[in-house]
Amino acid sequence: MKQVIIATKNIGKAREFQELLEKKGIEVKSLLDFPNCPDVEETGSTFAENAVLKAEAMAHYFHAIVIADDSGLSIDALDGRPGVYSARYAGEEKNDQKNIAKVLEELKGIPFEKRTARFHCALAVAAPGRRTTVVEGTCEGYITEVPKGENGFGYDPIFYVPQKGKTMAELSKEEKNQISHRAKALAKLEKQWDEIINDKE
Ligand SMILES: O=c1nc[nH]c2c1ncn2[C@H]1C[C@H](O)[C@@H](COP(=O)(O)OP(=O)(O)OP(=O)(O)O)O1
Ligand SMILES: [Mg+2]
Repeated sequence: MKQVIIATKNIGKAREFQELLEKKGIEVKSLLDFPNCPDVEETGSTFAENAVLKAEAMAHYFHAIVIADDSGLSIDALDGRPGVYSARYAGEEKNDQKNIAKVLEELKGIPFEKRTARFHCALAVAAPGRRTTVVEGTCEGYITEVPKGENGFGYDPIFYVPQKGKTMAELSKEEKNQISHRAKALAKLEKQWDEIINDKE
């Protein structure tokens, strides 16, 4: 089976890539399969910059072609926060519940129609001797007043998807993968699949 390394330590993301790519007959490895691999500091000011940092560091480490995902939630009423700080919004421990609580607290009193937000996903593809490429996908929605749903990860329980009439965490993984920022970005990599999977120019 063809294999691809996704440079993430986030189990929720890794599972989504597994689901999205196994349909294509591709086996997904993540950094959770390589417990000794180094951490990469996300010092960029955009999702794209951070995705490139992670992809290039891990391509160098593995001497292989690697895809990295940098993603997050951007809320209009909060001037785009938590943005690139989404994972560590309520502290370095990266706790989803605390991040959600912080967002809900900051949005207290703001009516539904002003709670517009979007998920962003930047995917970078890197390999030694290869020019790094980046693609992006977004998904539009609203921040709810209370968390709802058990599926997904991260901010999914407070992200309402108008076209589905549910929060992202109430969607099945198949439904999320039809509309998500990650699925949209991944679709844009389709043209590069041959190269990515066969690791050739
Ligand atoms: O589909 C999603 N549904 C809900 N929340 C999401 C989603 N996609 C990203 N998010 C949130 C989770 C985390 O708070 C941040 C990603 O931060 P980000 O740095 O890209 O990932 P991470 O640190 O968890 O793992 P890693 O850097 O190893 O890939 O955005
Ligand atoms: Mg991260």
